[in-house]
Amino acid sequence: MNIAVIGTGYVGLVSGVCYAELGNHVICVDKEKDKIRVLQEGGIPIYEPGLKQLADHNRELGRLQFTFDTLEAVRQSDVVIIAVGTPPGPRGEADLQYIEAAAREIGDAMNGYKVVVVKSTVPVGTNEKVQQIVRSRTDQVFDIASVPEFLREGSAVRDTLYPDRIVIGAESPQAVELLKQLHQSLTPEIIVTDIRSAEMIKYASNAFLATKISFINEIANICEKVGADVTEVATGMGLDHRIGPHFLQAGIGYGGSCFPKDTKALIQIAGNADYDFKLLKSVVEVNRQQRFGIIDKLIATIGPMQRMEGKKVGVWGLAFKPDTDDVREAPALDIVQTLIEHGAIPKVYDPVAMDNFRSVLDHPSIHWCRSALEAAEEAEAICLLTEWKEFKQTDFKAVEQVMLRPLLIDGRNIFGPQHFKDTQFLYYSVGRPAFGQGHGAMQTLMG
Ligand SMILES: NC(=O)C1=CN([C@@H]2O[C@H](COP(=O)(O)OP(=O)(O)OC[C@H]3O[C@@H](n4cnc5c(N)ncnc54)[C@H](O)[C@@H]3O)[C@@H](O)[C@H]2O)C=CC1
Ligand SMILES: O=C(O)[C@H]1O[C@H](OP(=O)(O)OP(=O)(O)OC[C@H]2O[C@@H](n3ccc(=O)[nH]c3=O)[C@H](O)[C@@H]2O)[C@H](O)[C@@H](O)[C@@H]1O
Repeated sequence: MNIAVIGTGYVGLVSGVCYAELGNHVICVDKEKDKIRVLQEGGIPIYEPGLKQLADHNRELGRLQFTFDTLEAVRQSDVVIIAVGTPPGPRGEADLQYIEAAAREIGDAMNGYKVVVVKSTVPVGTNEKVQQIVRSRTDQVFDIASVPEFLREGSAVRDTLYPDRIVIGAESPQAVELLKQLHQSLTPEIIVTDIRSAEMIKYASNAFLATKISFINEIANICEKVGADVTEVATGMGLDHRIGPHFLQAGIGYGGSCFPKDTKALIQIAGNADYDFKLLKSVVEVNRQQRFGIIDKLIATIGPMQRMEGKKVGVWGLAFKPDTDDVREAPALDIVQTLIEHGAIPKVYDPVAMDNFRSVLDHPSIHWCRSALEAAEEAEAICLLTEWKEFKQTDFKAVEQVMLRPLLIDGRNIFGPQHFKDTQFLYYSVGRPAFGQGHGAMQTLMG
């Protein structure tokens, strides 16, 4: 099949590469000329494990091309996939300007029957808008379909090639047939539904996953107060098949380009339909607060924030999750900002997200470190904010030697007592008992 992907961001690039891997001829389009130039020269503008190898393989086979010429890409295609951004507007609603612009460009380029697929996450009714825009600019016959994307950053290639399900929202049998054919080798779980339900499946899925995270984070907060261990609680809950083990990792809350944006957008969608989505509003509020638990623990151990002036705090991990360089809505942004506001000196280190972080939050107080050990040097505490694999292999005896005070506040619950054997470390995590010398300091926090 000939496929044009409009928007070569995260989703457009990963799905374009994967559609090529399935044997299709794919042309990825983007407005950002620098991005397209990097891709044309064989580079990959995002950090995503496995993506470069797969892209190189398909480039070599001539099945994958990159251009900023929408007209030509659309003309050569049977299926046109819209994968442009839908960022939050001022009230949290999805900003559809890029979707509408893409629809206009597709309408102007139509030269025969095509299926126009919306892969971006869009509010219910948007596909119909896209249909109207395209129809207003061409007499050619076309169909519209919603095929939402469920990939996760950091495991995007695997998620795309081995999805749990494919959702196809379409009315026309011809479009359904074409899209089933396109996805049939990926999974037998292909759900065909109406367009509005497909649009809602995407938001409901993200909102539910976000709810699971905020739920377990509240359980973790209670565990801290009553002396239980949230990882044990999550294991015990997760073995119930009706609950399942996934997305029950307590920590400093969710970040990223989608959960924060999509939960707020669904609250708006509900509000526009005169429905007050109380549960989801609480999920968002719990998540907003959760990251500051790290700061509360710093205060409980080091002392009030006014005593942070001039003190060095190591920050391990800046990305919103491991295996990505994405820092959009990363809890690290608020935590580092709060440290700066209180006069502390954040010594930050992330294996891949340093440049992206610096482009969003650059401040003379921040020390940019080249290793986890360097970030620990002369620090009063280390805050672990992203569970990168390299942090899991830390030699805490070596770290203890360089710190002013051996204190670790783990925002992702990745360590246990065995990691700190023969050290003086004080260790605090989220929803688990603290341990180490003198953790009585924590009693005030735990109530
Ligand atoms: N990032 C993720 O992990 C996931 C994102 N999504 C959804 O997919 C959509 C895209 O997300 P991302 O890929 O993260 O966005 P992004 O912001 O990384 O990329 C969007 C790209 O579209 C380009 N663009 C905008 N208008 C264009 C036009 N008219 N023609 C050509 N290119 C144009 C931009 O230059 C940009 O490169 C969003 O709706 C998002 O919610 C869905 C699942 C996963
Ligand atoms: O619509 C989207 O963009 C995507 O959003 C999420 O994917 P992503 O944001 O890439 O990453 P996740 O693995 O879901 O993690 C999101 C955040 O939740 C946090 N998280 C996740 C799981 C958990 O148990 N606890 C937890 O705090 C992570 O640290 C991270 O900050 C969804 O998992 C994807 O299915 C969806 O396609």
